[in-house]
Amino acid sequence: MSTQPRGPVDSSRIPRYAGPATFARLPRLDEVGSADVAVVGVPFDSGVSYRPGARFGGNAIREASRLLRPYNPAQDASPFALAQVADAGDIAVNPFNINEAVETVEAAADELLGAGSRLMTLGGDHTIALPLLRSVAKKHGPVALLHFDAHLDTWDTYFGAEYTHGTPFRRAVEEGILDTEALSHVGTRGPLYGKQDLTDDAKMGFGIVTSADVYRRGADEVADQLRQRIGDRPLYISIDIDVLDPAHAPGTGTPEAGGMTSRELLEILRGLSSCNLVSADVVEVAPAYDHAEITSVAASHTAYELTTIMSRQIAAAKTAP
Ligand SMILES: N=C(N)NCCCC(=O)O
Ligand SMILES: [Zn+2]
Ligand SMILES: [Zn+2]
Repeated sequence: MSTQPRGPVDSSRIPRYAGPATFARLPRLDEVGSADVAVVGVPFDSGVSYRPGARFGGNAIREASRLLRPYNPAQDASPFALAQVADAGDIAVNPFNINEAVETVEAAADELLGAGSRLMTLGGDHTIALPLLRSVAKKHGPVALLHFDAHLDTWDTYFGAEYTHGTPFRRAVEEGILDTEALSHVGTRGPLYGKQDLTDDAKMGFGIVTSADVYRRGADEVADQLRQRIGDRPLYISIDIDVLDPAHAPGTGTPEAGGMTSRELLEILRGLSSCNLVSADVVEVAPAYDHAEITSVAASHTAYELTTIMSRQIAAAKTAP
């Protein structure tokens, strides 16, 4: 893009609580025409196994993101000046037909990626990671996956259903859209259905950094290890906000005690700033269970770090010889 990116509304001139919410007070996609990073909401939670409500997650994150500021000191970057980041609104998905919803998300992602954007998706439940990965793999081939979650989400089916929030990554492995040399779960914890869950997961190629590992080894060491595993592969990061402890993210559908702090999550992401992040999602924010926007603030900062990584990559690619 030859012109300067259009950035967020200036919160020192127009109060940050005024006007309709877009992510980080950025322009809408239709206001700028095209975007290097498209922030898109997926109001869908028909794939959940416990508490519903993540369909409201995207808009709660947008509301909480009013407080973000344009310079990110942790990555020494102004993400919205380095690249055009815009809010593409919501994908209108069928709440009564999961298969159709999955197809709709894939088609919408195809359109945005086809127009040259990287995606920063605000969920929605974790079901939506599958169609997003399908779309990303069409563009980049099988991608490395970094999956932050309390849960494995590699279970086979629930009630006979293939597309649920507990099964997207098994489907993705079956479909060959992931680079099985570089698959990691981070932050897992809590009871499973059986030990076989772990055996199956390892067979699919996943490495695991548990929540307790993060606590014991620290964010820097974990980020170093992940970076080495990922190398320069195209990377997709999927963040289920329940990776955070319920103290840091009470507003989610399947909370598990003993989770990471938001500081640990943000620090690990900052440690991945040199990775070729092609798209990302933040899912499972269920505002009805939230208090004082604790969860949606954490999610908005998480999406901000992810957006910063993408913007830095885009700017670096533009200036490369
Ligand atoms: N993806 C999320 N958040 N949860 C999966 C939970 C699967 C279960 O109910 O056993
Ligand atoms: Zn989860
Ligand atoms: Zn999940």
